[in-house]
Amino acid sequence: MIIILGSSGYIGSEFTKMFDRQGIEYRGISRREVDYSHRDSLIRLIRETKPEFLINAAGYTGKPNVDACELHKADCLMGNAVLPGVVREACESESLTWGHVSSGCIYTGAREDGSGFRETDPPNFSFRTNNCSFYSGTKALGEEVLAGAENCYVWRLRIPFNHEETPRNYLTKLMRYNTLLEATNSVSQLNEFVQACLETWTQRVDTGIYNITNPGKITTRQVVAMIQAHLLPEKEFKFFDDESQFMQFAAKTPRSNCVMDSSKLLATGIHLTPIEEAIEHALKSWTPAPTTS
Ligand SMILES: NC(=O)C1=CN([C@@H]2O[C@H](COP(=O)(O)OP(=O)(O)OC[C@H]3O[C@@H](n4cnc5c(N)ncnc54)[C@H](OP(=O)(O)O)[C@@H]3O)[C@@H](O)[C@H]2O)C=CC1
Ligand SMILES: Cc1cn([C@H]2C[C@H](O)[C@@H](COP(=O)(O)OP(=O)(O)O[C@H]3O[C@@H](C)C(=O)[C@@H](O)[C@H]3O)O2)c(=O)[nH]c1=O
Repeated sequence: MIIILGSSGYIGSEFTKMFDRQGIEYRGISRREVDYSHRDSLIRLIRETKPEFLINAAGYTGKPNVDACELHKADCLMGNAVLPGVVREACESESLTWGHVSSGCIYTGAREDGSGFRETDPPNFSFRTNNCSFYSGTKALGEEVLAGAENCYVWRLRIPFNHEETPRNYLTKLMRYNTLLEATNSVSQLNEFVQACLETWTQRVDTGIYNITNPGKITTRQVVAMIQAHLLPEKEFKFFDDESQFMQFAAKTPRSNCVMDSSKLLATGIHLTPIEEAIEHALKSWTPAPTTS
């Protein structure tokens, strides 16, 4: 039995859909039911439920995007930096193995040779490097809080997408934003991400940090060309001249655009589809949002 915190959210609900499909027993927990941000409540829940594994898919992301974190700093700090420490204390006290959904947003750019950041690279988009969004700063703090944690997987997700037209899906965002920022990124196919997270535990791979991004990197223009080829041949996409124009007209805080290296995960034998293939597959099986009349 698996406990999942934050099961009401975008990422948490993708975990529960996978558990439903695969007949895996779980208990999805919302703060409305059990205030898991308090250590003693969480310990009580663990003792009552006796799970074999716990997933922390809770956190504060800001809606519609990370700009909102600049206005809700207390919630953001609580959800992303304090909560992981509370979950760590509870799981360590009960000797429970668990996984935490972190983010690749703690990096910007790529390594000097152009390759992706590895799990051993220190974050370079954080409060310590003093160049980050409030969201990214809190996610990097969350990882600091988990340094040396026992029996803990830290799964780094990055700009999720899949075939479903939902507002949080990266592909939907690119189709809906008026003007786009050209950038190079590694991204995570969401269904593959949750499957890979589960497998780190079911296959008993070593605990620790894993970059769970589809192998490779892609530019916004490459994704747009694929959207035009598969879905919107008539649509003309507009681009900002540069990042300063993006900051002037569309954003309140800088974005992390970065390249990640997922070879540590791939070396365990857990599969992730190469990035272009994963995006192409999502576009070929694109499922539009239901229309409201
Ligand atoms: N979406 C994305 O693009 C990415 C997300 N992530 C990480 O994945 C995790 C989940 O994100 P996502 O599912 O998108 O977020 P959502 O906002 O969709 O869901 C998060 C859930 O966390 C719970 N929660 C617990 N504490 C807080 C708090 N202080 N503020 C707000 N919500 C809280 C809420 O559930 P309830 O109140 O029901 O308990 C909420 O539904 C986060 O840690 C995020 O940083 C990482 C990379 C990319
Ligand atoms: C606002 C905006 C963004 N973009 C680009 C910037 C970026 O490359 C991409 C997504 O930007 P958004 O602002 O929508 O998303 P953002 O909130 O930055 O997304 C991030 O959310 C958090 C939770 C994470 O952890 C990240 O991995 C990532 O998914 O779209 C545009 O091209 N035009 C726009 O008008």
